[in-house]
Order: sequence, then structure tokens, then C-alpha cells
Amino acid sequence: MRIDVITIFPDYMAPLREALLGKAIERERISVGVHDLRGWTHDVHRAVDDSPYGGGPGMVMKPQVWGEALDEVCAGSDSPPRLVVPTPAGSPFTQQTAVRWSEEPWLVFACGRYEGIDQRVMDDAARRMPVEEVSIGDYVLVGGEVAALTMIESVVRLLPGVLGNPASAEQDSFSDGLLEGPCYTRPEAWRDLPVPDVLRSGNHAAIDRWRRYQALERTWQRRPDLLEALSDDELDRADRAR
Ligand SMILES: CN1CCN(Cc2ccc(Cn3ccc4ccc(-c5n[nH]c(N)c5C#N)cc43)cc2)CC1
Repeated sequence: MRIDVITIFPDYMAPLREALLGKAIERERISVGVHDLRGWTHDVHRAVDDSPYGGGPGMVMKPQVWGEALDEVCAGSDSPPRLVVPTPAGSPFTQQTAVRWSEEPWLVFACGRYEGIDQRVMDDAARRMPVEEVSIGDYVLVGGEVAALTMIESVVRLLPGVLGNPASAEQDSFSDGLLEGPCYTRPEAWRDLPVPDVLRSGNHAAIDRWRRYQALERTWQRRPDLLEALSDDELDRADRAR
């Protein structure tokens, strides 16, 4: 997978070179390009923003600069990339999105700042490539870089050979529609807090039932909305796990 990121703060993307993502680059599971949007400015001030039409607070990112940047970064391949534009007004980014994008050969992330990117940039790009405007959650960030890092990490961890233990991705939270339950490791007792006996019983059928019940209980307490999406027979199966 090829990943390109366009931003006015290229150093913000340094975490891409660290840890799991850095290893994926070393092992050539992914190639990553980070591009400074100001490289496509032509004025002495290297301006990337301007006042919003219609008034309102803040500034909007100029279409000309983004247009030239995307023309260059998204060129050079028989098939165009999928353009991902983080925005608070985007469709929800979910684990299902990450799974779908993990099949893509090339993703380009356009990281906006200020009040966002002139809409015509996305409308023009959509003439040549798939464009998705997505949000990582219902809270407000200052720009798209943190969102891009979040989405890149959740996609890249799904690629073959990236995670040390591939089973981990298969047992992700949300992958079966539920939150995962609590996890424990040594010591057996810590500050008078014990590990649940069932986890030390060696009875794997009982352990699976316990884990399934814990996942259901936690989902019910923290994310009841996820339970609404579960089918009746899935709920029955989980209920039998009590
Ligand atoms: C008067 N009101 C009119 C509405 N605006 C809305 C607004 C517009 C831009 C920004 C800053 N920003 C710029 C680019 C950019 C990309 C992603 C995100 C982002 N935030 N939260 C997520 N889940 C994100 C993601 N993914 C934020 C971004 C903040 C708030 C506020 C002022």
C-alpha cells in the first residue's frame, strides 16, 4: 500500500516513522510520502488560506494551491488513489471503513487546517478519483493531521505481516459488534485485586463464555447502541454465554 499525506505541518506526521508504522515501512509493507502543501504556493508569503465567501469566522484553504498539490501527488499511476479528506463534517470513520481501505493500493490524505478546504477542491478531485470526506469522531480538532494519523494506523495494522499477532486484528473490538472485555496478566493478585478465577481455570469453554459475557455486559454499559445492531440470534447466543 502507498500512502501520501499533504499538510502544512509535515513534522506533525513524524509518528508515521515510529514503532509499528515505522516497521511496516522498513519491511516495505507500505510506502509513505509526506508533502508540504506550501510547496505548491507561488507568492512570497506562501499563502494557503483566504477569507471565506459569505463571511464568517476564520479562513478557508485556497483551491488553487490544493489543486496543484493534488494534481502532482495523485498523478503517476495507471489507477488513481482514493482521496481521504478528514473533516468534522465527514461521514463516520469506523472499523468497517478501515477494513475496506486496507484493500486499497493507494490512499492520499488531504489534511486541512483553518475552517477547512474550499469545497471545489473535493468536487474537482472527484472527477478523477474516489473522494471520501470522513470524521473520526464527534469532537473538534484544529486540523486533519491527527485524524489522518489515526486512520492510517487503524488501516495499516490490518495489512498482512504488520501486526505480530494477526489474530489480534481478527478479535478487534467492534469486529463482532461488541466491545472487548477486560484483560489481565501476571501477577495473580496485585494490590489485593485478583485475576478472575475462570481465567486461571484452564477450562477454555468456560473462559470463552466468560469473555463473551464480559463483552456483552461492557457493551451494554458503555455502548448500548452497538447492541441494537446485533441480530436476535447473536443476542440469544450471547445470552446463553452467561
Ligand atoms: C463557526 N464554526 C463553523 C464550523 N466549524 C467547524 C470546524 C471546521 C474546521 C476545524 C478545524 N479543521 C480544519 C481541518 C480539519 C480536519 C478535521 C477536523 C476534525 N475535527 N474533528 C474531527 N473528528 C475531525 C476529523 N476528521 C478539523 C479540522 C474545526 C471546526 C467551526 C467554526
